[in-house]
Amino acid sequence: MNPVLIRGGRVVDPSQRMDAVADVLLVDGRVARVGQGIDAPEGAETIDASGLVVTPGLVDVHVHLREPGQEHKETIRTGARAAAAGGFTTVVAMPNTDPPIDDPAAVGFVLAEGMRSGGARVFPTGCITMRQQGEQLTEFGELINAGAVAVTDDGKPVVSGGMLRMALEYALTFDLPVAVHEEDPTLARKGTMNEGIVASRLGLTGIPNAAEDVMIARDLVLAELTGARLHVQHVSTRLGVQLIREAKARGVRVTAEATPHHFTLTDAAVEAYRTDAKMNPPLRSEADRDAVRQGVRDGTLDVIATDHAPHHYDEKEQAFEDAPFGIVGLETALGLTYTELVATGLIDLPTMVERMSCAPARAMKLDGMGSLAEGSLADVTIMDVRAEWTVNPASFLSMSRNTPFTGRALRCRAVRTLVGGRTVWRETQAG
Ligand SMILES: NC(=O)N[C@@H](CC(=O)O)C(=O)O
Ligand SMILES: [Zn+2]
Ligand SMILES: [Zn+2]
Repeated sequence: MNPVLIRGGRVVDPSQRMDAVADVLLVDGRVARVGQGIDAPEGAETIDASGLVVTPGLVDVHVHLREPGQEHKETIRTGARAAAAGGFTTVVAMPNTDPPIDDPAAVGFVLAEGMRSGGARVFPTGCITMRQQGEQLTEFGELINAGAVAVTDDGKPVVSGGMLRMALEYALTFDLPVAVHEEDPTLARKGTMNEGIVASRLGLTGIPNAAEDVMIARDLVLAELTGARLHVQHVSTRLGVQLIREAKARGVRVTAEATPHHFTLTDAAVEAYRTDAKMNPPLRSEADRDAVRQGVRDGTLDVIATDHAPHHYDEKEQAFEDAPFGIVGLETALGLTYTELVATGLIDLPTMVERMSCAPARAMKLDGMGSLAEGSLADVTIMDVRAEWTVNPASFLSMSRNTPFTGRALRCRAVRTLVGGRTVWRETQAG
């Protein structure tokens, strides 16, 4: 593979506290040098990045790739390519497939398919409990040896506190992150949207904030008790953010996600029974949305993750109560984050890169990712922060189109994505 020289871009790399116009030289799949006026080595491909922003490749630690079992929604290949189109060089795949990823062979399958995808790198996770049934722990050591970077029962909570305590203690022996979907099913009942005035008007059963809050509180206590690494997924509530903030202040080892939809929308988006605004946890109140934004700003929510949850058109066409939870996110996350948080002045560009690349790589202990320091993997996102575009699901590389952001005007998009020094996505003139 020829060396690649990315010339004259604004290099934003919070891992080195760097924000300056510079060149980036990639050799043999690694970052060889970052600096001013680097000469192109023999045979190098040169990319003109003047006027563009060059960052360590974006990392999404929460995506659903649906393979095996639901390949009509997404495959590992299409998901990894959609990720690359969204500027992501690495994604972490959730194990709630059919069957769930709960043994080393299944983990190995996801890893191998990811390597063949020609898109973003794909790192598997394994279930916390066999078949995600909450009764028997999986073999964490074997899952790790097969390539799992974390364990999670995402899609479902770990209902038993005793079971999660055991999982955390077991995970601690490997320093393995345990990612949790926070929902008390006895409080969420059969709810389909946020509990509140919109749900009352629509006649839909609500999911109260408390369903999430009590589980976040419980799991922070258990993380403190065990000393294990807890990763709280898709935080949507005001109190949830506050509990995590306080736990971090006490020194609990916790990382936490904010999704673009939870910091952008409220449950008002569900009006008219729009199933493309149905997800779990649900869109909540303005106070909750604002708290999620503040959490991203102050780093309580250190990771922005999409929870990319593709579903087929026919399934989302059902009555609101029957439609599945979840929306796609890989191809809108960068634009939404820039438009909602950076363009509004809430956070600056380096903080965006920190939350979308450096921090997620650290949370999942992804070596060589989330940084352009010399010797890091040559995973690079080149973005045009001035680009103005409109969300058009028909142009998604994802197999699914279930997004509440259709027609939304956004700023900033990835124009080129490199993984290991190889261009895996490039915006064409026509696109
Ligand atoms: N977020 C969702 O609404 N849906 C996810 C499951 C999950 O992340 O809990 C899915 O797998 O479809
Ligand atoms: Zn979840
Ligand atoms: Zn999820």
